[in-house]
Amino acid sequence: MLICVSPLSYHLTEFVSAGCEVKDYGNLTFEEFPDDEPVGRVKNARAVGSANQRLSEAVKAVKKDGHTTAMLGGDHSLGIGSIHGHSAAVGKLSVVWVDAHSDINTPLTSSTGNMHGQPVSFLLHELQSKLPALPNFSWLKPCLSAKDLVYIGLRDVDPGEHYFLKFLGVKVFSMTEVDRLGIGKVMEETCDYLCTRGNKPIHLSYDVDAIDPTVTPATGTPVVGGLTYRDGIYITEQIRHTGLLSAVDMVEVNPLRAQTEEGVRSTVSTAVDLLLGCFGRLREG
Ligand SMILES: N[C@](CCCC[B-](O)(O)O)(CCN1CCCCC1)C(=O)O
Ligand SMILES: [Mn+2]
Ligand SMILES: [Mn+2]
Ligand SMILES: [Mn+2]
Repeated sequence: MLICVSPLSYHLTEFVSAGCEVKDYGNLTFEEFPDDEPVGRVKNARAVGSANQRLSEAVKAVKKDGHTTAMLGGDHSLGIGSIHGHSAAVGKLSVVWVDAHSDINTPLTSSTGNMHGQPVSFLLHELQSKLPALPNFSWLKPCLSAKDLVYIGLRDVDPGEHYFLKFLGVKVFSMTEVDRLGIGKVMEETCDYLCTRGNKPIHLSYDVDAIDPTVTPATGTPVVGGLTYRDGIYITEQIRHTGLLSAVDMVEVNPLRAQTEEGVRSTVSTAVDLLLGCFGRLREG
């Protein structure tokens, strides 16, 4: 199911030829907020809150149809509505957040005010007391426990985020752990951990900037020292293999941020390949 307009949605045929039963629920239209003045330091709060409420309703409806949902973005702030709607349909879930960044700033710890660096804080039960009221966010209720969250690929974490990750005991495989253990062991430990947490439905929220920017340069906040293409694909194959994958976000693809056409091509094709790995394409054939 495709919700958010993205260059990726022009690659639907690749999913069909890979044997996926694809149902395109079309593009959501979002209300415009021309005077969306910052609230404190938070930028575009009204637009992000309103869009994510629409997204949450759409994801809940599609999950009720029994589909695995795929959100193609677009900004990682869509994780708010995507995960909220998923949880509204299936109840408790686990989240595997693959990203160079932990996106767990609150409006009070964010130094940029950009909401793509904050989605996780809005979803966690444990951080509710840290969130100020924002316009168009009154619909949002926390739906994720910190112990049901696993990060892979972190390498650019802000001080406030680092405090939350440590204080809440969130499971983190940063690029240091990827280098030390290798992606095979990281995924083994990730799946074992999710098993100890009761094998809940998995929401995979995949930020293409987790992959090294030599492979996915067309993205908003590239950070050197990322996952190889192969590591990135292996993650999707192993999550698929659990049989628990219930929703996937593929986000932060932004053709406007690449310097060359080849950079756009490489980023989009990598994102498509990651999604195909989520939906069963195997490199062995
Ligand atoms: N943590 C950042 C980046 C968020 C990236 C969002 B994602 O993962 O969806 O792409 C960066 C803050 N950073 C602080 C130091 C100066 C540079 C920016 C933020 O803006 O909060
Ligand atoms: Mn973004
Ligand atoms: Mn992100
Ligand atoms: Mn990121």
